[in-house]
Amino acid sequence: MAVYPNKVSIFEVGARDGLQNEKPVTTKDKIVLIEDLAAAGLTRIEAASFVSPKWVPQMADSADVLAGIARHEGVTYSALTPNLKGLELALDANSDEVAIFGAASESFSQKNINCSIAESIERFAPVMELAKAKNVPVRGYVSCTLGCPYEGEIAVSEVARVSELLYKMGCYEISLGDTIGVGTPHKARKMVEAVAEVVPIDKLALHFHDTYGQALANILACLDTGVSVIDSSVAGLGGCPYAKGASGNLATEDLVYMLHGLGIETGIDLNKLATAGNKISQALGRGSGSKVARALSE
Ligand SMILES: CC(C)(COP(=O)([O-])OP(=O)([O-])OC[C@H]1O[C@@H](n2cnc3c(N)ncnc32)[C@H](O)[C@@H]1OP(=O)([O-])[O-])[C@@H](O)C(=O)NCCC(=O)NCCSC(=O)C[C@@](C)(O)CC(=O)[O-]
Repeated sequence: MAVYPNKVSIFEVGARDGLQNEKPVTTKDKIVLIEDLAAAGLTRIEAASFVSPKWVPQMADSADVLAGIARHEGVTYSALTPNLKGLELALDANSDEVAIFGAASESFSQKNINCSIAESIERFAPVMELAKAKNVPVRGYVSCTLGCPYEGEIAVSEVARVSELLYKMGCYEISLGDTIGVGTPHKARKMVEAVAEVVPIDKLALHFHDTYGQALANILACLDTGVSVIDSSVAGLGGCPYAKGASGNLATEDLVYMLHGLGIETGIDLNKLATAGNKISQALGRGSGSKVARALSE
């Protein structure tokens, strides 16, 4: 019988990973969403992204979003920072923590951040240095851990190599992204086990998109490896602008429903969460991408 953790920490990415790939919503809509998420019990909220506004216009108001939210005690508000410029903007905006993002695929790295994997590591070095000097924790993302939109299969050894590099640079946690949601349970588990040989399992997070409807199954397949941090996106918002066809992350509501059903604590109020997801979906002019939220609304 599988042994699952008693508690899972959910890292909510809807306001960033989600909204970066939806039609634009107002800054006010984003602020309301982030405050609703905190009120629902989320304590780790990715709220902003300091990337080029030419590349991702949906995130251009990130500083205003961070300035506009009423910060809840005990909640960490984080931001993506691909380079030193991004980190400086994130520090000015009082991000509690930041994230660098690399890839296990050369082609995806080029398309997403306009440089090779090796160049990205060079670019991240001064980010790590300044963040350390300012005492700001840095999370590391690795994209394409279960497949790449340009290269197809990605070797797990490459996923492990890039994860280890980011971890050794000082990232406190490595989030393993199935960017285009192509993974299946055994493959996902093998990938996590391979990375866990070089990065401690309690420093890993799962970040699975739900394009092929496999995200919950993949998470369940990995949950007894010792991993206990999972990224998800309220209402299943989003996708990835540099991965055609990628749908959003797994919906947080669906994840919470499964975890609670397994007797795993999350600290999240599912009804409040679903309400938050329904509200932002309305602002987007569509229904929630969460099956659980839809079922609860009936
Ligand atoms: C990384 C760069 C900036 C390189 O882009 P570049 O063109 O190579 O950079 P550059 O240094 O030559 O600068 C070009 C212009 O961008 C500006 N610039 C430069 N840096 C910044 C910054 N930080 N903030 C604001 N502006 C910036 C810079 O000032 C300049 O402005 P210009 O002189 O042309 O007016 C670009 O490729 C970029 O912004 N990419 C963003 C890609 C992105 O956001 N992708 C989505 C997030 S990753 C993701 O979703 C996956 C993840 C994390 O969720 C995990 C998963 O699911 O796999």
